[in-house]
Amino acid sequence: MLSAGRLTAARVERRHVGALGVAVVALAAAPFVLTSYPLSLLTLSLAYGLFAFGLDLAWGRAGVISIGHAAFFGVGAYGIAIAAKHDVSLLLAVPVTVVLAMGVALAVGLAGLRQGTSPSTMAVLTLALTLLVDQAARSLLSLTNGSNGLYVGSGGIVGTYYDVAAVVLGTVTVVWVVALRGRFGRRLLAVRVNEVRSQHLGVDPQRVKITAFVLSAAVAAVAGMIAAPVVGLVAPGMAGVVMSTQVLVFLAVGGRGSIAGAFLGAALVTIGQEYLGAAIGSWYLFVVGVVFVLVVRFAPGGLTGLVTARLRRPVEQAAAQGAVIPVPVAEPTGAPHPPPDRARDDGTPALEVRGLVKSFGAMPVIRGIDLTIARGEVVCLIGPNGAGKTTLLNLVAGDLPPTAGQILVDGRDVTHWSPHHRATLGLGRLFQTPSIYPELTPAQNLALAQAEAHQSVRLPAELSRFADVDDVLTTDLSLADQRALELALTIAWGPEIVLLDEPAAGLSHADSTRLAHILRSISRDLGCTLVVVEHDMDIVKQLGDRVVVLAEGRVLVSGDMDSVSSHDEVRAAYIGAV
Ligand SMILES: Nc1ncnc2c1ncn2[C@@H]1O[C@H](COP(=O)(O)OP(=O)(O)OP(=O)(O)O)[C@@H](O)[C@H]1O
Repeated sequence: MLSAGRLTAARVERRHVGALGVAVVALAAAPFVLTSYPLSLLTLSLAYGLFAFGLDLAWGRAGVISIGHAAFFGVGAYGIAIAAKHDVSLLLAVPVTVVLAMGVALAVGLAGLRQGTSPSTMAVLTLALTLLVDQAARSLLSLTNGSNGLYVGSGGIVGTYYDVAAVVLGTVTVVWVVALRGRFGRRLLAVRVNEVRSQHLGVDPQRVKITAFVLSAAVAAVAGMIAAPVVGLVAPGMAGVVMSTQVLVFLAVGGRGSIAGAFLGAALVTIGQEYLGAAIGSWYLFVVGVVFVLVVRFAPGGLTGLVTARLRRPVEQAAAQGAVIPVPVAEPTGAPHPPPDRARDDGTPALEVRGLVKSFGAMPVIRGIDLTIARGEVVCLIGPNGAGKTTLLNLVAGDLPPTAGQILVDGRDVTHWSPHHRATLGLGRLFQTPSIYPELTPAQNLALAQAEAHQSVRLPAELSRFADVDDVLTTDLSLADQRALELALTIAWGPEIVLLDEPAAGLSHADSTRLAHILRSISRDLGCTLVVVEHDMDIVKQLGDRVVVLAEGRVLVSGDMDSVSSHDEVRAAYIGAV
């Protein structure tokens, strides 16, 4: 029997297909019911809708801000106009123009979406780009005819309408089916909902965002190409900052992250401009500006967001994402993770840090740590508050760059590797505050991790239970269940080494004991190496093969619980302090 969540997903899927069918029928019928003027407005709305859909791939789906997207739209429009002027075949002009737009987007994306760059970098770069393309269109007179622009003939409104509708439907369908419903769409969703969790599951957020930006530029260029004959005159304004702002308004009003939203926003603003603009003149832009501010402030999901919030429960909205998330399975199939194989152990430590130093400004926090952790070992890191335990985990996981020293995972020097690159060696991580995918169900969380799996794992029953929980969102779970889910998706991903930061924090005694039991079974049955930062001494006693005490950024002592707790310096530095 299908679970409630999967039934909801199937229903949402049916609705999507139904909506697509209605759109196709409505588009095909339009020339028979509309006179030529509304039909030309609809044609223009479709072209602008595709432009907004292109922007949505970057802004709505990947969270990449582009405030100069008309640069790509303009490149597309000029590509067609210049080709028409010089009688260049469309078969040549179209791919060359799209590749040019994608090349420019790649250069901008590589510069603006590098790890560590702030989101505003992309805003500044794309703004500069739209100004640059606008200026180039004004200055390159022999190519673009400057401010006067280039005329592009259209073959009559009905013919143009059908051409436009066909290209729009074709482009949207190809992008939807090939990109958004596949692995790329799943990664887009994962990175948008929780970038940090995704990179610790081995997903490269920069690559995903840059790909989305390049794809969005290609779609914007295609939109520019089909807009050129509809508008008739290709002028610098088509690539300029006003056009770039307008498409942001289309999308914000219609609703990001939704195909319908992009087209609805474009249609409302375009048609509104024709009818309302005639009545109130330039005040129309003022009205649009006010609507934009109101939407951003009061309805960040735009009109489609308002409607779906009314029509769908949150879990149904999560199910709507189901198209790009593989169907979760209650009992993951495939070979179980191999148990600890000491014979395989060639003596290479699972983890090694050498002379590790980390300072924040002038303040040293990690002051030269040397630590070796064997394969399959369970090491508990303890120490007083501020000793540097979390910082050490952050350094090992790649979430912080060290000031000096070396980090080796399975014998490989990963000191300068990004978190997602380290994850490819099987390095998994849990956080003090559970890092899961909040807008999705537990089953979808688990499925996302399984889809990116480092290796196939048979989960313990206490963790595999989440594969069936698809009728609530993770935000509705108790803290204990959120922690268990974070552990479940990390283990389902198939790590070799797991870094856990205070996994028992905030849990009741019973939940902590259950957690310790699960962690022990993960170590015993799956052979994972565990590095656990923990304050709860009961957990430490139950769990640790070895206890490492940190104080003031140094290893004070390392050994079994008894020897460590009888150590004078430890008593002074830690046990006396709690
Ligand atoms: N990003 C940062 N910038 C500046 N200082 C930081 C940063 N992160 C940590 N610190 C400082 O580094 C020191 C060690 O912090 P850390 O969180 O590693 O300690 P901890 O041993 O995990 O403590 P706790 O048990 O309270 O979690 C603290 O003094 C903290 O204020």
